[in-house]
Amino acid sequence: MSENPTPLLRAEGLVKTHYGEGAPAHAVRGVDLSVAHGEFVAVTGPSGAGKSTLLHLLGGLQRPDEGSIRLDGECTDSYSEARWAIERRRRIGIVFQFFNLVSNLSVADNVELPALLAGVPPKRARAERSALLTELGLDGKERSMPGELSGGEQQRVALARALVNHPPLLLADEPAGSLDSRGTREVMRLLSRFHARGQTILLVTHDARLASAADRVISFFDGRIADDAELTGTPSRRAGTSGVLELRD
Ligand SMILES: Nc1ncnc2c1ncn2[C@@H]1O[C@H](COP(=O)(O)OP(=O)(O)OP(=O)(O)O)[C@@H](O)[C@H]1O
Repeated sequence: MSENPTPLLRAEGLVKTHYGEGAPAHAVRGVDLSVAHGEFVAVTGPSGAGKSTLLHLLGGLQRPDEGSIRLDGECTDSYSEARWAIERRRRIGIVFQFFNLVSNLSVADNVELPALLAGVPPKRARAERSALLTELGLDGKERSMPGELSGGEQQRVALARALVNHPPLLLADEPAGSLDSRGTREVMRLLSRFHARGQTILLVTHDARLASAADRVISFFDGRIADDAELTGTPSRRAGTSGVLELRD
């Protein structure tokens, strides 16, 4: 873990209620949370607990009704939508359960897009894309369209896209939620590998076995943090001898 004493992410008093057709859903009911540079934090809990809403708040995809969020010490309360979009390009990579790739862009273009939007010169964007796709085992897929890839491959493209600008923070919302066990193992192994190199990760998952890849697990229940525990031992030991095994390389 980094020695930088300022948390990379600090949320205080977050509250979010969704107003839909039926009764209001009190998704996040008062959350205080700090994530240090270099931490791998899993937020786990049952369906409907409010995990995705929390992740959306932390990434500026939704606005809290109450509370505030600091990114590396900087208060985001007055950020406009446009400013959040810029910050997400530079400082927060996000991967989702259903990849959210641009279906009519090639793999290469999907990965380069956030770099180009962030003003990275095309030559450097190409080099970053190429290095990441190699790292993620996707050499030879540059010209493929997302629909031509397996779910696991699409999620690796989404991971490359999320990391192309070297954001300090990676948010992952059920990144293995639509993958088979092989794809799940791949994605979790990659998250662990990037974390080992210093990537700060906040992973939302309902799967306690996947959460065991993290070094800290927050149990979320009914919009609140019910437990917040540092894990000890190696992730593969914690995962036991069945299920998602040997998450680390
Ligand atoms: N856009 C929305 N409009 C209305 N209600 C919503 C909206 N998004 C979430 N909710 C409700 O807020 C609550 C928390 O949902 P959320 O998706 O954050 O939980 P979750 O823990 O991520 O669940 P899951 O594991 O099933 O994805 C649920 O009751 C959900 O139905």
